This record gives sequence, structure tokens and C-alpha cells, in this order.
Amino acid sequence: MSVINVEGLTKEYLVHHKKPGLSGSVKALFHREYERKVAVKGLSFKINEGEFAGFIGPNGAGKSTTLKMLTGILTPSSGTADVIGCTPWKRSMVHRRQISIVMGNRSQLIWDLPPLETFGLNKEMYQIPKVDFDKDLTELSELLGVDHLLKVQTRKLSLGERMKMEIIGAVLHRPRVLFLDEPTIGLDLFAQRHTREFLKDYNKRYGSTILLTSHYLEDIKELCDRLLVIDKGQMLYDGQTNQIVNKLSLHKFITVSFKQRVSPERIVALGGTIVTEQLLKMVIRVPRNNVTRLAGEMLNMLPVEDLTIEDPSIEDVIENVYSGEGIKEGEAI
Ligand SMILES: Nc1ncnc2c1ncn2[C@@H]1O[C@H](COP(=O)(O)OP(=O)(O)OP(=O)(O)O)[C@@H](O)[C@H]1O
Repeated sequence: MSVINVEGLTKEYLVHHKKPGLSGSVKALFHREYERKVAVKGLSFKINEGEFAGFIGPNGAGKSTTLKMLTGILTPSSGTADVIGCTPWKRSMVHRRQISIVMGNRSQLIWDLPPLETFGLNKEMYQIPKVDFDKDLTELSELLGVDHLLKVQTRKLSLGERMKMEIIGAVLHRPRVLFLDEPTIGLDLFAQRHTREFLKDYNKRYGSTILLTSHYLEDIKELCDRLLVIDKGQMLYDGQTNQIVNKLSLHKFITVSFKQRVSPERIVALGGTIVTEQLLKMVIRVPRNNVTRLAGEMLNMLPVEDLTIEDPSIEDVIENVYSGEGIKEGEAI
């Protein structure tokens, strides 16, 4: 059953253009010039209950804007969204009780209070029974290794410690849907791994639905079976994470060792591009649909000692997609 249904979601921002200098500031008082900026353009997708989906794209792709619409922080210009049966921007209490968002670049904890006190306020707001609150808080803070810091003023915590507290604050009321916007940004490798393990366990244990944006592909590869890739506000890929290489990569790599030197021109003449050449070993980039022919011709015509064919890594494919290389106009899914 899908718990997030998005149909034709679009968000336009009106951006004010001010001319430089004092005269520009004075003119802007009387006549403001605006430009329309389309941040999200007709996005449609569904996320099923319990899914852990990655939502990625290059800087400025529209990820945060989408999450802000799905959590009711922003109202879209057009389109519809349904999250657990509610329209997010109507901000009903039913919706707010069942969702949560963690934003890596924005604190939801009260800066001058210890996390314990912010959590206490959340307890009242979400009407969490005391027994559940005490049990969950002890368990979550121990799991994330921050139980000894609950009474320390938030402003005195390190970035990693604070992020862990933000996550605890977001899940204490056991939301059915959790939106995570860069939850591991700026964390050291150990804290990233710890946070990932926690989120994986949380998703399994409570069957909550999680939509995660992250620029760290390690987060996505380890946590998300499903992947949505957007750019310029539009969906480029929506499918299984481990299928993205098959679906979007236009090339494969052939690594070949020769018995004696082969001139690069012969490889180029066969339709390959040499990526690296070391003594008698070459790595060759080959268009996907030419791999079998090219490997066969090399084996027949050249002094080949050993030959392997490999797919590019997910990192390579995503880098190509971000640079517009791995996908052609009209091929976006
Ligand atoms: N309040 C705003 N007013 C005007 N334009 C905005 C506003 N917020 C975002 N934008 C623009 O909308 C586009 C999408 O921004 P958004 O923050 O959703 O991207 P993102 O995918 O989250 O990027 P990043 O990975 O850099 O965080 C960008 O071009 C951005 O400049």
C-alpha cells in the first residue's frame, strides 16, 4: 500500500532581482522585478509503506523543495500530494503526528536548552505516554551512544552529537513516515556508519517509511533498495537501486592484457575508447551495445592473454547522470 502519492507536483519560486548599488536599492523600493524559478516540475511518484527510498540529485535539483512540500512546510504551485491520507500543506494534526523531518542543515532542537527538555516539549505536543517516552528515549539514546549527553545544552554539542539528538527528537513519537534531508552531512565516517546502522534498524523494527536525501552515495547504497533521481525538478530515474547501472549506463569497461604490445589506434578503430594503458594492459570504454562484438573481434584479431568485462560502478553512473551524459533527452523515466 502506498503511503506517499505524488502527482504532477510543481513549485515555482518568485525570485526578486535587484540592480546593483544604492540606486538599484532605491529603484527596488518602487519597482520590483521578479523572475519565475521552477524548482520542481511535474514530479510524480509513489512510495509504499515500509520502503526505504533514496531521493538524490545534483545541487539545486529540487530535493529539499520536494521534501518541504511533502512535510507541509511549503505549498506547491500545482499538483497533488497525499501522505498517509492527508494533504501535507493543509497541516492537519493527523499528518503532523505521523510524519517527521530531519534537516541536516537546520536544527529543530532548542539551542539554549538540553535535548532532554526539547524532547519533553515534544512529548506534551504529541501526547506520548510517559512509559513509552521513557522507554524509547533510554533505548534510542543508548543505541546512538548519546545517553550521557541528554542534559547538556544543545549549543554545546558537537555536530555529530547534535545530529543524533535531532534523529531521536524526530522519531520519539514513532512517525509512520520519516523524511531525512542530508542527515549525515558533516559527520565523520564513524558517526555516519553509526547513524546508518541506526536508521536501517529503525526502518526494519518499526516498518516506517523513509525518504532519504543524501550526497553520500554510501548512505544510499547501504540503506535504500529503491532510488529516485531528479534533476532540474524532474524525475530521471525511479527504480531499484541495483538496477540503475543496467538502466542508465551507456557503457561497459573491458580490461584486457595482451601478450605483446598493441597500438591504441587498433582499439580505437574497433570502436573502443582507451581509459588507461599500462605496459601490456588496457582499460577500454565501450558503448554497451558494442561490447560483445568488440570483445569477440579483439579475441579473434589481437594477441589477447586475458579479458574481463565489467559494468561501471553506481558512483560512475550517477556522476554521468548528474553531468547529463548517461541519459538522453526524452529517456528520463
Ligand atoms: N526560497 C527560494 N527562493 C527562490 N529560489 C529557491 C528557494 N529555495 C530554493 N530555490 C531554488 O530552487 C532550486 C531547487 O532548490 P532545492 O533547495 O530544492 O535543491 P536541492 O536539490 O535540495 O539542492 P542541494 O542538494 O544543493 O541542497 C534551486 O535552483 C534553488 O536555487
